[in-house]
Amino acid sequence: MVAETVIDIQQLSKSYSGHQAVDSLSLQIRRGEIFGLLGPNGAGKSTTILMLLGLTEPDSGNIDVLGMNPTREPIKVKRRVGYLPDDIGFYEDWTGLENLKLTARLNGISNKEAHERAIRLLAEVGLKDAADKKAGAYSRGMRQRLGLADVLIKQPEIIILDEPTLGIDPKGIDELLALISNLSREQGLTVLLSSHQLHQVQQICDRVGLFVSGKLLAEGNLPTLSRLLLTDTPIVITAEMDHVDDDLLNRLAGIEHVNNIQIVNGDNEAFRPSEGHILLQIGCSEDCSSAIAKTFVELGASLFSLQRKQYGLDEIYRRYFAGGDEHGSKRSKKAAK
Ligand SMILES: Nc1ncnc2c1ncn2[C@@H]1O[C@H](COP(=O)(O)OP(=O)(O)OP(=O)(O)O)[C@@H](O)[C@H]1O
Repeated sequence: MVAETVIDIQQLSKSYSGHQAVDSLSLQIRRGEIFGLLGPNGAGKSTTILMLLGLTEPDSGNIDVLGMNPTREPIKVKRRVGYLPDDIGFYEDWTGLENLKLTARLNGISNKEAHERAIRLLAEVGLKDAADKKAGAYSRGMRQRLGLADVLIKQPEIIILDEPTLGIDPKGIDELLALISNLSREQGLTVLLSSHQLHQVQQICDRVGLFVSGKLLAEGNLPTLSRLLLTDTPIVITAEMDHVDDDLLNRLAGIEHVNNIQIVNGDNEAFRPSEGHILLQIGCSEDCSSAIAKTFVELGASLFSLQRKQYGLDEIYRRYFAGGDEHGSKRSKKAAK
């Protein structure tokens, strides 16, 4: 069963002094999803978030958040949607527990309930032992955990996190991402995570939207993005051998779905072959590794390894935005034929 749509954005646009910050954005997000808003600085992610929360008004288009219009009903939206900005403010002289209880009370939660929820959440985000420590003495990672607890205390259905891992060390990042992922899985929470950290988004998001210059370039899960953005070669098969000849290259190039073949030089860090070996990088539109393996066997090629590689999000992003990752000599299918 397909989960209900909790955020529905249609043809949303917003400009600042003639500069188009968000341009005809359409996007649907389903309940329980972890959706990544990914894009470089200035791509329009924060502006989109602000419009979702009713904190800034769109020039045109429609937004529906849990059946509400954020521009007309910002308070109602705020009640059911939690927002963690990239640097949340706390009362620095107050303890983590006191800060959480204050947020709870501001959200109309009784004292008793506020205390119980705060204690439970502090434990959930791994701050049980720091509950009575002043927020001003928390590390950046601890502040973000406290921020997460602060967002969750009103029991929202959707949480929006703007660059939640900024300034946290790698271990802290992994822990925070795991926490967000568990919360979503266990409580069916919908999570919108804005980031320009590709591998982080890749680590926990079910789907990703790639933003650039206010436009949503593509959205989907990793295989979908691979198909959309790397239409010619979303799959790369690497073969390590001690020599290649034209006969082999021609036969490989003739296989259906093989779109290009590169003989990789030793200076390619990512695919460096062993000393004395040659690496072939075979770009395919669909997985045709069995036909490739069969060709090697038929020609009696001395093969040391054969690996299938699906592009990761960072490679998709790099290849797409940087305009290619060509290394070594490239042999197009046409040329090889
Ligand atoms: N209040 C504002 N006034 C004028 N221009 C703005 C304002 N807010 C954003 N912009 C511009 O709109 C564009 C989109 O900015 P936005 O902050 O939404 O991007 P972003 O993807 O969130 O980037 P970042 O990760 O750096 O926050 C940028 O060119 C930015 O300079």
